[in-house]
Amino acid sequence: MPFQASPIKFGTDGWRGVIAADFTMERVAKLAPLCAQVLKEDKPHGNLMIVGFDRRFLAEDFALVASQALQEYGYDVLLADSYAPTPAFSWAAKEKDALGALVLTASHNPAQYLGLKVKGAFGGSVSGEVTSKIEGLLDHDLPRASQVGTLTKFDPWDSYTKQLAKLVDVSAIVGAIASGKLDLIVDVMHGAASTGLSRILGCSINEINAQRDPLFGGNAPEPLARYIPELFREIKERGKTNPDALRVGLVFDGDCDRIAAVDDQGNYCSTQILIPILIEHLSQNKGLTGQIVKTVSGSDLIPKVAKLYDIPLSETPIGYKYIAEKMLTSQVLVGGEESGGVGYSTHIPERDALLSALYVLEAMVKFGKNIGELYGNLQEKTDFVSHYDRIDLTLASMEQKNQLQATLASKPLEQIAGKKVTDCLAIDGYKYRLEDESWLLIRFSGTEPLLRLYSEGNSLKTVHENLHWAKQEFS
Ligand SMILES: O=P(O)(O)OC[C@H]1O[C@H](O)[C@H](O)[C@@H](O)[C@@H]1O
Repeated sequence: MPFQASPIKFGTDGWRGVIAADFTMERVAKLAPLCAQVLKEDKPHGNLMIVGFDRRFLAEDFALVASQALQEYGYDVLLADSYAPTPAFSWAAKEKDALGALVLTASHNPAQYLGLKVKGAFGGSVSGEVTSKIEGLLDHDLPRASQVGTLTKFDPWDSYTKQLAKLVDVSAIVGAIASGKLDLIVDVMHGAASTGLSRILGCSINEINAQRDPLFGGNAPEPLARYIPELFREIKERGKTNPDALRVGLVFDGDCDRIAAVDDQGNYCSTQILIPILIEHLSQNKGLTGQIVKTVSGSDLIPKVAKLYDIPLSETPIGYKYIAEKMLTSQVLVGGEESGGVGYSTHIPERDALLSALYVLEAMVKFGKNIGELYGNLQEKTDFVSHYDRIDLTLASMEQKNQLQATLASKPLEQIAGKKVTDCLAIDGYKYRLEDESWLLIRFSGTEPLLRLYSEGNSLKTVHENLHWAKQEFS
């Protein structure tokens, strides 16, 4: 069969496609003005669009094509003069009072992908309603403007880094680094986080994988344990030379909206571990208020810590846009996802990995403790032991996906790994609670052809039994 590009479809965040096959200059030129047209419905008098990009192959060239297409249709464009984190462009959309921002990035996807994220004037991901409207316009030809818009370059880091610096105690963090009390190493995964922390803190920061590499060293720029061997190695080595310092390794995804960490003992800490610590720090040390918003895959420790500090909590499907919706109508202390995205009402309704990094560092300095110890203390205070893991299964075909979907919908599971199912929540995938108080979530990815299996329990053995069972059952 001759080659056919996949149709343009917006997923969990933006449209993603394989470069040259699906993601082409022609399609980006077509799509950019359609996005602006739909964004303009909410801001009829506006005319300004922000265009940004990450460090992927040809990302800046695609950004120029998008900008020129916007100009043709009469929009004025502020085009970034360098790569920057996606949240910097969300911030720019809000701060510069634009219609919104288009960001050329495929986030954490492998190297062959590029994508287009659409951010609204409020400074966050647009809703599914907006992306459906954009998709609905794909067959329409828009009338060209009588007057071409302007194109101006701007520095996407400047106002963004100044804003983040206002939200934390920069001098306490810098003082701890300068005196050797805090040992920090950052893995930027060849992505858009590079130089971010040093710009905000105004001091030099040890970065690994800092050079641009559009192949991401052969891996996906996703902050998962299996992709960060150098960070584990570095943390171990540094522990030998300065054992008494507080120590942490931070890692960011390709467009710097996701974070994870490695603690002083070399343990991988996903946001399942960081979110409870952030809740404690922001509410107890900084006296900030607001509800907690978690997605269905979030750790049970999150509601336990919320209860400990008498903070209200709500739960959403996976996808930061659902958390952002809550942030638009209520004060949110921490809104976070298992996959690394965490945001705060102190800033914009968007996950922001650099702000999360700053809050983690501030928590360590203010408590004077390492992440592992802070996490252990929270488990003690809530009398709850949590172990967590996730595996992703590659789906062979659309057919396999449809079959699995039909099986899961028609035959609710009664037993998992020999244990009775006590409850099933189906707000996004199927989350089964089991008689031993562990849970297993079975869910199809909205961004990649993957079946994700998530599990939490009171021992790693239980978690792996659940995951192993599901893997056997659904491979
Ligand atoms: O649907 P998945 O592949 O699991 O991806 C889930 C993630 O997709 C995008 O990156 C969204 O912006 C995130 O908010 C979400 O967590």
